[in-house]
Parts: sequence; C-alpha cells; structure tokens
Amino acid sequence: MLGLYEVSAGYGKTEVLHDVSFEIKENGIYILLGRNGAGKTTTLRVIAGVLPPFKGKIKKEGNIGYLSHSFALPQEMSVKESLEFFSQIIGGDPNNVIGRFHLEDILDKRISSLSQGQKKKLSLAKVFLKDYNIYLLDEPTENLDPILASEIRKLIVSLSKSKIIIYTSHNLYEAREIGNYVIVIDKGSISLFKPINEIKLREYTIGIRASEDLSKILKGKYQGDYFVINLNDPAEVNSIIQELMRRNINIFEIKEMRNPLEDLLR
Ligand SMILES: Nc1ncnc2c1ncn2[C@@H]1O[C@H](COP(=O)(O)OP(=O)(O)OP(=O)(O)O)[C@@H](O)[C@H]1O
Repeated sequence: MLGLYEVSAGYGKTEVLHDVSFEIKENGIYILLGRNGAGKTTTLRVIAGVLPPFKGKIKKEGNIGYLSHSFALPQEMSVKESLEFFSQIIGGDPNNVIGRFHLEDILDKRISSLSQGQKKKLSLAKVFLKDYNIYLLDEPTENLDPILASEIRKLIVSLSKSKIIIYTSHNLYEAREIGNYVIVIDKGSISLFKPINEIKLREYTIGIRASEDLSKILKGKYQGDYFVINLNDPAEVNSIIQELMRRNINIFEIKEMRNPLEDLLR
C-alpha cells in the first residue's frame, strides 16, 4: 500500500508539487506520465523519502527500491567492486544480478569509463540486488539497447504480480504495453489516475497503404498516402486485413497513427 495525501513539495521556496493525493492498494505497474518538468521525478523523490515534502502525508507499507534518474555511482570503483560495496550496504548477492543485467563483460571496467547505457544497467542491477515491496523506477529503459529494454520490461511485468511498481517513461508505446494504471501529472498536479485499459479502448487509429483506393471499401479518410481509420478495438484490424485480402488488394503497410496516451499529455 502506498498513499500520498495532499502532498506539496519543491526546491528552496519553489513549490513543484501541489496537493498531490493518490492511493495505491493493488499490485501492478503504475505508469507516471507527464511533460518535461511536470514533477514526475519530484514525486518519486518524495515517495522514496529523499526529498522531504513541504506539507502533506505519505503512507507506505513495506520497503522501497528506488532507481533514481540522477543516482551517483562511485566513479572510481570497478563495476564488480561497486556491486560488492552495494551488497554490503543493502544486502543481496551480486551474482544474482550480474547475468541478469549482462554485466559479465564490464565487471572490471571503472564506472567513470562506462557508457550511459552501461551505467543504467549497473543502476538497475543495484535496485534489483534486493527484494522490495515497492519499486520506484525513473525511466528504467532509457539508454538501454532494445534487447535489454525488452528483458527489463519482462522482468518488471513478472515482478508486478506481487509488487507495486511506479514507472516513469516518455515512451508511450512502452507505457501502453506494460502499464496497468496510468497516473498523469500536469504542472505538479495529478490530472488523471485510471486503469490503462480504459484509455486503450477509447480510440485506436491506424493508417493503411494499399494498392487500391480504400475510400470505396472502408470508413475513413486519406492523410497523404495513408488511409486513416479510427477503431474502437485493435482487434478490428484483423477483419480489415481479411476483407482487403478477399478483394485481392495488396497491403503495403499498416501502422499505428496515434497513441491514445498522447492525448493525455496535451
Ligand atoms: N534539484 C532541483 N532544484 C531546483 N529545481 C528543481 C530541482 N529538480 C527539479 N526541479 C524543478 O522541478 C520541476 C519538476 O522537475 P521534475 O524533475 O520533477 O520533472 P519531471 O516531470 O521528472 O521532468 P522530466 O520529464 O524532464 O524528467 C521542474 O521545473 C524542475 O526545473
């Protein structure tokens, strides 16, 4: 369980979060969305306890693992030394994370010489050294190659059955793929807190490039080369493809034109 009750917070005299309230009782992945500077990182910092709020109450049951955006790794240590150091402080066995986060080849490298993605892998390894009840993950897949990003998403999805995970991301496709709930923060205030399914189902827009004029066959309109169709459910794509194939129309391309989550940030 995690609850924020009329929490205001900021830096110096500047208030960044204004009366933020929400309660999380169910396990799952809560995607925290918002424009740059909206207050996502500040929200996570307040929950993690590294930034004391100006006012309000925070209730947390269980321990918290925090993947910070700006976590300072010990630059002079090697990857291996840093993992041993973290495990002495917070517990856990480095051997359990070395393979999981593909750190084998960089164990002897100094942290100061790592790429951004390698640093991210190490920061993730630190968070997953130990088992927590609540995970706060600030852009966990940023700077990762697509293979590792996909593995991290799978790991997070499998964990989410028994954990509360708050996840910030600017990747709306990723958010849609793995999120159970979406929390939108707009200029320091919560503007939406909803199951992601309800948002997914609202509208789905695809564009089709094909060998024939589709306006005589389907409901929609042309935008450039693409015939654009609004669907209520992504599964409707299947019947459209079948219909076009039945008419011997060649489909060159089908793409998603707009992600419904985008609308939440406007
Ligand atoms: N250490 C700090 N000192 C002063 N102001 C800060 C500090 N950190 C953040 N801010 C300000 O607080 C506001 C919210 O920042 P925050 O990092 O929480 O936003 P965010 O939603 O995580 O943004 P982004 O998507 O760009 O990472 C911004 O206006 C930012 O300039």
